[in-house]
Amino acid sequence: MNILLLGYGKMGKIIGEIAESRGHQIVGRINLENRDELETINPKEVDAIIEFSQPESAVENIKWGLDRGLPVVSGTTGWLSRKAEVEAMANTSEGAFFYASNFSIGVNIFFKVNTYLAKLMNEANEYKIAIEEIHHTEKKDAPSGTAITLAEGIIENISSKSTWDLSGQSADSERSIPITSKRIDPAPGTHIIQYSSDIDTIELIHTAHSRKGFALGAVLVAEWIKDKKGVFSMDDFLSF
Ligand SMILES: NC(=O)C1=CN([C@@H]2O[C@H](COP(=O)(O)OP(=O)(O)OC[C@H]3O[C@@H](n4cnc5c(N)ncnc54)[C@H](O)[C@@H]3O)[C@@H](O)[C@H]2O)C=CC1
Ligand SMILES: O=C(O)C1=N[C@H](C(=O)O)C[C@H](O)C1
Repeated sequence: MNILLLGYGKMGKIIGEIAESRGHQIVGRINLENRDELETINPKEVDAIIEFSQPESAVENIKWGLDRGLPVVSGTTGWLSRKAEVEAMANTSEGAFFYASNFSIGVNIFFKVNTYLAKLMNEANEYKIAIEEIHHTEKKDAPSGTAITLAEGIIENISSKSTWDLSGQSADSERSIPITSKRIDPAPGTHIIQYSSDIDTIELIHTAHSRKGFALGAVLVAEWIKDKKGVFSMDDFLSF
C-alpha cells in the first residue's frame, strides 16, 4: 500500500523502514521543514497516512487527511483535549481516524494487565498508587500519553480514584494518581505502576528496548485500516 508519513522524525523514520520492509511504498515524508511539499501529494495515490509529529501539529495533520477522505493513523500524544473534535470530524468525513497513545503490542497487553490488577486492588484501599514514566530528553510532552492511558485504566476500576496529576501538583491527593515524569537518554519508554502499603509493594513495569514495537504496531494498524471509515482504537484492532 501507499503510505504518507506526516512527521518524519525518530518515529517517522523507523516507521518508514518497517513499512518498506513489508513491501509498502512511502509516497511522502513530510516534516515541519518541508511541509509545503504536502500540497504536491495526490490524495488519490495515498492509501493511509501515519502521523507522528508534535502535540501542536497533530490536529491540523489529521484534519488534512480526513478532509481528503483518507485513513489517518495518529500516534502523536499531548493533544487529547481536542480528540472529541477530531472524532466528530472523522465521523462526518469519508476518512478514518485511529489514535493510540502506544502502538506496541506489549504495551497494550500491559494496559490489560493494568486494568485487571486495578480491579483486584479496588478491594485493597490500604495501598497508595503511583505511576512513573521515563523517556528520552527530546520528548516534548509530560506525562506521556501511555502514562495517561494507564491512569485512566486505574480510574475506571478503582472507585477511590477520579483523576491524575503530575506528581506533587494535586490539591486532592486522596483522589488523584500522581504521575512522575523523568527524562533520561536514551530511554525509548519505560512505565511503572506502583501499589505500596506499610506491608508490601506491588509493581508492574514495561520497558521498551527500542522504538521498533511502536513503529511495527502503527504499520500493522495502517494495513488494517485501509478502506475503513469512522473512528477506531486498539480495542478494535486487537483480538484480546
Ligand atoms: N503512540 C505511540 O506508540 C508513540 C507515540 N509517540 C509520539 O509521537 C510523536 C513524535 O515522536 P518522535 O518521532 O519521537 O518526535 P520527533 O520530534 O523525533 O519527530 C516529530 C517530527 O514531526 C515533524 N513535525 C512537526 N510538526 C509537523 C507538521 N505540522 N507537519 C509535519 N511534520 C511535523 C517534526 O519536524 C519532526 O521531525 C510524539 O508526540 C510522541 O509522544 C512516540 C512513540 C510511540
Ligand atoms: O515520545 C515518545 O518517545 C513516546 N511517546 C509515547 C507516549 O507519550 O506515551 C509512547 C512511547 O512511550 C514513546
